[in-house]
Parts: sequence; C-alpha cells; structure tokens
Amino acid sequence: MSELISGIAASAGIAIAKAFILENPELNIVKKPIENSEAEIARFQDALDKAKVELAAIKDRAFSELGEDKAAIFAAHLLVLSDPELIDAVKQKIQSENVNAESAMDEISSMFINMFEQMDNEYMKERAADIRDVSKRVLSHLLQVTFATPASITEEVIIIAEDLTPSDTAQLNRKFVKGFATDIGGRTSHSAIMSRSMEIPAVVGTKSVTTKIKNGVMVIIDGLDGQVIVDPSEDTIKQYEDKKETYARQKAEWAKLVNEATHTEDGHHVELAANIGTPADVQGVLDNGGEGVGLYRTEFLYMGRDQLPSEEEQFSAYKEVLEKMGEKPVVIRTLDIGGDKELPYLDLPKEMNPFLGFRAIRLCLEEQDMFRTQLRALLRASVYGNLKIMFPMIATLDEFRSAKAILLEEKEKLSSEGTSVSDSIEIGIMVEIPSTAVMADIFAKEVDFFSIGTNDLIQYTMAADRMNEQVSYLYQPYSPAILRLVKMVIDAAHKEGKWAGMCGEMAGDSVAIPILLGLGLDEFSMSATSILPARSQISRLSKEKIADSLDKILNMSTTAEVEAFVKESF
Ligand SMILES: C=C(OP(=O)(O)O)C(=O)O
Ligand SMILES: [Mg+2]
Repeated sequence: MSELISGIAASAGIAIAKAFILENPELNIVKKPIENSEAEIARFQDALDKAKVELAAIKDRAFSELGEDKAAIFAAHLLVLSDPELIDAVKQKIQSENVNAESAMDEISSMFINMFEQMDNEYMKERAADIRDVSKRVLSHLLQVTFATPASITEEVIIIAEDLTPSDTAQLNRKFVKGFATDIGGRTSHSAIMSRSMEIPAVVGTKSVTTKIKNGVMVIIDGLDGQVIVDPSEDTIKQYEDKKETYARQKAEWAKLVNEATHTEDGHHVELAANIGTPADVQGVLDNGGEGVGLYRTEFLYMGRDQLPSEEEQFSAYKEVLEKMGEKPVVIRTLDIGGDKELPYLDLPKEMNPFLGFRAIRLCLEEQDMFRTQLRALLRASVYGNLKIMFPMIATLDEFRSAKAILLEEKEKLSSEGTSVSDSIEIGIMVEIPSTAVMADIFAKEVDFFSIGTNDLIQYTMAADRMNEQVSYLYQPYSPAILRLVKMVIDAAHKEGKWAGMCGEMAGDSVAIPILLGLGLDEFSMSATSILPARSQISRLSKEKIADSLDKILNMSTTAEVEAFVKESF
C-alpha cells in the first residue's frame, strides 16, 4: 500500500527511484582514562590530519562540481579543524584530565554545538551544523568507523536520511542521486540550499522518512509540493511522470526569460531584483536573470566572528557586489542587527522584547563609530557600480534625517580627503514599521525610495511575533490591513515621483504578486530562484485588469476572501 509523507518542499522537481537509506552508525563514545596523554594527543592529531586530507578532497570536488561558493563550506570546515578555540581545548582536556581523545572531542564540540544552537539565529545554527559535521568526521577516524557515503552510490536512487550533512550533499552524484528526503531540516538548512543549487528535488523536515521507508522500496519525491510517496501504484507513478514532464516544460519556458525584462501582458514594466546575504550570492542573482539587488542584508558580514568587520573588509565586500552587478542597481541596507539577529561581541543587554528594542538604526545612531565605519565603506565602494543606500527600521522622520546627516558628513569628509564618491547615490528607507507606512506621504518628500519590508511590517501591524509558531496564523500578507498600508506607501512614493519596492518575502509570493502589480509596485525583490517563475507569471497578467478589481480587494473583510478571489480571477 502506498503511503504519503508530508514535509517541507526544499528543492523543486519530481524524482522517482528506489530508496537508499543513508544510515549514520551510532558513534559509541566511552569516556576512558588514559596513561600517556602525549601519545593520546598524537593519536588525536593523526585523526585531525586524516580528516583534513579527506575534507580537502571533498572541497576540491565541490569546487569543480558546484562552484566556489559551495566549496566555501568545506573551506570553513577546514578552518574549524584548525580552530585553536576548539582543537586546543580538546588537547588541553586530554592532558589535564587524562581522558581519551574521543570523549574529549565529543564533550568540547558538544559544548560549542549547544552554544550555537541556542542562539535564535539561522546563521549560528548553521555553524553548529558545521561543527557537528567536522566533529563526526574526526570521531570516525578515532573510532575507526566507516560511514556509508553518498559517493559509494552507483545506481539511480533517492536518498533517505535523518539529515544530510553539507559534506554528504557535496558528494551527491547527480547522475545517480535523483532526489532526497530527510527527517529534519528546513528551507534554509545547508542541505536544502545545496539541493536547490544542484537542482536535486528534495523534501526535508518530514520527521519520519527514515522510520517509514525501507531500503530498495520505490519512492517519489515531490519537491514542488513537499511530499514523499512511498511504494506508489503504477497509476500514481504515471501521474507523477506527467507532473515531472509538465514541470520540465515549465522550467524550459522560464529559462527563456533569463535575459528578458519583466513586462505584464499589457506592457507595464516592473523590476525583479533579488535579496542577498553575501557577495557569493550574486552569481545566483545573475544566473536567475535578476535585474538588480533589492536588498543586501549586510548584517551577515558582522556575524560568525568575534569583532566588528573593518572598513576595508566591508569596502571589499560592497565593491565586489557592485562590480559583479555592473550597471544594475544594488540596494545595500545598513546594519540591521537586533531582534533575532544577535551580535554577541557587542555585549548588548538582554531585552524583554528584542523585536521592539534597541536594534537596527536605533543602535547605529547610538553607536556612531560602528555606523560611520560602514557608511565610509559604502561611500568608497559607490564608484564601482549603481549603489543605493537604505536604512532599516525607520520609525520617525527624525531618525531618517539623523542617519542621512551622518552619511552626508562622512561623504564630505571623504571628499575633502580626496577620495572619490559617487554623486548619484539614492538614499532610501525600509518601510517595515506601521508609523512609517502611515506617514509615507511625509517621508516621500525627503527619501529617494521606499522598500517595503513586509516580514516586519506584518508582525508589527498584527502584533504577532514572526518567529512564534503559535501566532503564525496572524502572519497574513493578504490581509486587507496590510494591503491598505502597502497602497499608502506606493501612492505616497508616486505622488512625489519616487519609486517603491518591496523586499519582504511577500514580493515573491504568487498570490500577492497580482495585487502588488495592480497597486503599482515598481520593484519586487525576492530570493533569486523565485525570479523566473515570477517573471513568467507577470507576463501573463494584465495590470489594467487587476487595477479594476483593486477597490473590491481592498474592501474585502478577510485574508481568505482576498486569497480566493485572486486565485480565481488572475
Ligand atoms: C526584508 C525585511 O527585513 P528582514 O527580513 O531582514 O528583517 C523585512 O522585514 O521584510
Ligand atoms: Mg526587517
């Protein structure tokens, strides 16, 4: 009997093949006293060396098959293997406590893993995953245990695993591995990100694939709808083969749009840009036909380290993005730290309500040295491309004026030092706080552009924490309340001859797109892989037709009503 298991759609596509269970044997670590700590440290060093050789080979393979940015994960793993904070702590433990290397490594790495995992932050959680991966590799050498690796697969399969480590994913041979499903993980976990860049259909976070699927059984991975079908009937297989073909045709259609501008059926032009977190993401933007970067979240430059990035470091990151994007616009947002994005080394006091606290522009206006360093780096980089600077979390006009005044002061200073700075940098703001949306007409007289941050605008408007599962039903992008605010912002911008974009997740949402188009949004910034499907959708929409229904939509009473109407009408 076939069975359906639901999970999170991590990488689009359909795959049909036999299951290959990738089991990681339990590492049996027993704490034992040792006699000779010098010899034990040498044994530990030997395991480290072997792990390094192995990792270097995986890194080279990832580099040639997946490209530089994916290989960077393994460069990071190699760094973990040489990180004195971790490695010296293990050696010290062996020496001072006379314990075996396995238990010392396990205890110290678990301590770091717990520390990073407890941080309410995706980036830090990924660092925990890196340490877990590296530690397992070293332990396997110490215990002389061999793991099943995806590299040993030589027939067409679908991998079923509790989770795939980044190194597992890098060893996947696309010729044989048609798809994978895991028990744990989310859309932003390493394995999910890599599956998308390798275009291997994947469903993650199913909670139960490893317990419900046996080796060799037929499996369908539906990475479009996040479903795994176990032991399907002939009819079901046929049905999914058709779905696979339809998707392949659709992708081929999308690919034709890579170098096209984005136009509606009735000839209205909008710009489709991408959100990025690091310079390495730019390639994906270009490959997916992005017309610009609508949001560069610079906070990632500040994370995963123990001190602030220098002006030089920032300058070279910003310059790299601007140069790679050529003449295309690049909106770089100044530091938006706080809320769920912590910087432990800033030593900020714990707050009752971090999302409503001392964060983003509030912090930057207070910690001016830090802010000015970033602004100088941005201004210096401005001559290398089409830079637009954006301030996050603006709640009052005074905040914007102060931030802009500091920016202009730094510009003056640089000019008087003889450093060239572009004269055409637009200065805009995120609209993600309701007070700013309501006052958009006033702001529009002074800013060069708006970018609506619906991730936060929705949570602040609905008073519903965006991280809290229990109130996630209130996270309603199509709520008429949100749509009315979005309309106020777009209308206010246009009245003053300015442009309005959106960089919250809503901009790439296929139900929201027709409404936003009708409201006149000028720029949609989304994850790079959403750009081509969005361009294709927009090409089939008529702005005029949607505009005729706008009054009706804005006067609907519920989100459900809006959603049903849009799905039916456009
Ligand atoms: C784009 C946004 O910013 P972030 O997700 O980084 O808070 C937003 O709030 O919509
Ligand atoms: Mg935000």
